[in-house]
Amino acid sequence: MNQDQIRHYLQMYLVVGSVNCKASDPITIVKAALSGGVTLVQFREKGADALQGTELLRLALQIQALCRAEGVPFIINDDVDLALEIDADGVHIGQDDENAEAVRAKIGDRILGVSAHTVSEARFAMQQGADYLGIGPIYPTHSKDDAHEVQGTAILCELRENGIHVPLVGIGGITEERAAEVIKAGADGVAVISAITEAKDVHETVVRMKSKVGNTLRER
Ligand SMILES: C=C1C=NC(C(F)(F)F)=NC1=N
Ligand SMILES: [Mg+2]
Repeated sequence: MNQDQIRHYLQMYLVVGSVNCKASDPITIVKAALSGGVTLVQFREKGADALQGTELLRLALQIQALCRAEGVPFIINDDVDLALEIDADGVHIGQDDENAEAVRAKIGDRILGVSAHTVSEARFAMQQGADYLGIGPIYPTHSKDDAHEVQGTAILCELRENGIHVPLVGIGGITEERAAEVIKAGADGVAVISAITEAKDVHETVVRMKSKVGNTLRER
């Protein structure tokens, strides 16, 4: 997939799993987020009481169907086999998952996202065929219990200053108020978990955050 298409998808990127959906259920949240205009959805079912087996498969298929109906790509976190089993649009893997080259061989030209925390990890992931990099945590996050140390937006500037010009999305504690500075620092979009899944009004939060991202991208 070409880089401009990937950059478009990264603008307003929802990362969701049942564990992050406390106020409401995942389907209600994904429907509202899609109506608000999210441009990419990642199914990330991790943590203490994460779903397993057929329950996990059923939820993945339900969210995939909602995304398909809206023409929004649907990506699976970590679980490459599940992604292939349901023909998801791509996968997102971390540094502790299967290496990107091996995953690229399995998924063909589906979307491949890789987490990176340093310039060298970023360079290596791109050489291995990643379509985009997930960079963070930019701010303190409570959505991920094994998060790396908080990096601030400086990591985004550092990557761009070191010639990493591939599609980048920031993740970690990103709220509506912080979205613009993540884009100003060089990200092509924002990946968001609890600011959306725990929002009082999911639809409005996505609408507002997406317009701030879009306006800031145009000003850059
Ligand atoms: C650990 C992760 C890091 N980054 C991303 C994203 F921003 F969406 F690319 N997703 C993850 N699951
Ligand atoms: Mg992982």
